[in-house]
Amino acid sequence: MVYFSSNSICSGDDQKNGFLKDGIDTVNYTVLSGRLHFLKFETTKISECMKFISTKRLQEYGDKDDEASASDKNIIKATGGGAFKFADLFKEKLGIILDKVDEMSCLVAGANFLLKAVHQEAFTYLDGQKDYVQIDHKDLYPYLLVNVGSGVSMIKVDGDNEFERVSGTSVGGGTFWGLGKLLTKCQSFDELLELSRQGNNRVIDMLVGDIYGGMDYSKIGLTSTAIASSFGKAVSENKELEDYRAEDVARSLLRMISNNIGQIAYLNALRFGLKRIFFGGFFIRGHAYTMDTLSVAVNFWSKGEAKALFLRHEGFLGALGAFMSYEKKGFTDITHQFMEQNSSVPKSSFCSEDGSESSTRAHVRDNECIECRVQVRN
Ligand SMILES: Nc1ncnc2c1ncn2[C@@H]1O[C@H](COP(=O)(O)OP(=O)(O)O)[C@@H](O)[C@H]1O
Ligand SMILES: CC(C)(COP(=O)(O)O)[C@@H](O)C(=O)NCCC(=O)O
Repeated sequence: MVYFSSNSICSGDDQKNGFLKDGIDTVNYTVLSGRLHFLKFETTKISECMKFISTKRLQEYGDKDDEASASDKNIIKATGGGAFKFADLFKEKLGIILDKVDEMSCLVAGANFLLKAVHQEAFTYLDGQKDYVQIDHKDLYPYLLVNVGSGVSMIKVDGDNEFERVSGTSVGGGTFWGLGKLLTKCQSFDELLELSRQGNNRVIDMLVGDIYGGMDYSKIGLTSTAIASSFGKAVSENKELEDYRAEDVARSLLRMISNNIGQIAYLNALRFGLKRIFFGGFFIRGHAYTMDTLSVAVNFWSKGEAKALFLRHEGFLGALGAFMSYEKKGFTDITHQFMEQNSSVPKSSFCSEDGSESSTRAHVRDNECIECRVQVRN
């Protein structure tokens, strides 16, 4: 969920700054300064999401449809499968109409916005080293956006609204969570992630060295510690699932799925000559091992030609893109002005709900927000 809360209003007449794209020289506007909030709710806990909306009375600040009946007045933009699955629930419980916006369009709009407007959004992560990457707006396109949610979409992005979903795979975040649950009896994703942090994939994965007597297979560029076969050791060892540590299973599973995604992403980047691959989606969660595995996979297969990059607001691309799609209701100015306004801001400060500044960490904490200013044409 993404929502904006304004904390002050200042107005002014701006005659000539050519700020608005539609070419009107003179424009009177109101600038709202406030915060863009980012919150996540698991699908299984959609009731908590609705309770939050109701408590904050956010449904009263959606778009209004004057022609609609009283109960249908509040229109909230929504994207992804949930916009279809929960449409009736939101209408019945909160009187909200979910205005469905295409998921791929939202992912791209959200990624483009963050990469242009937010300071220290993108970063590389390899061998435990996180380095923020400054994106030159003039050199942003083209890139490959890999969104790892339940499944994986791979989108070639050529411009603000120019993109093509070029590939995908059903081996994604839901695979890690689903298989992880079955194999380790974990009851939450965070528990599974914590397990994977502590595990050793070499207990279960068959390594090149296990096959080549501890030697590298250097002729084809494989070291002895490279994985030859994920979960391959379980074939020859006379052990049952219970004989393996859940941590090691979780680690091997995470490695296998992340490696696979990294390799398919690289192959699509190669196919279109793309040098930058931005990974989004909540599967990543800023998890060091996941990011390192994706980075190693892209680096290894591209021989250093392509680069894996990550986003601080990785899981909010779709929701942010939906937020920005209020254009049909005359909110284009807010979005574009916000983008231009914000892009001129050297740095967006990240704040927690109580307004305290937070350091820019690798992953957005729940309800972390971005101080921002948006401009509304009166
Ligand atoms: N707290 C969590 N609960 C469940 N899944 C989570 C959680 N945090 C991260 N994940 C991972 O994120 C995936 C869903 O990612 P998300 O970007 O929300 O995609 P979707 O569009 O499919 O909802 C899950 O399949 C799981 O791998
Ligand atoms: C269908 C989806 C776009 C839905 O997005 P999600 O909710 O997984 O983020 C995604 O799950 C996906 O692209 N799955 C892979 C389909 C394929 O094999 O290309």
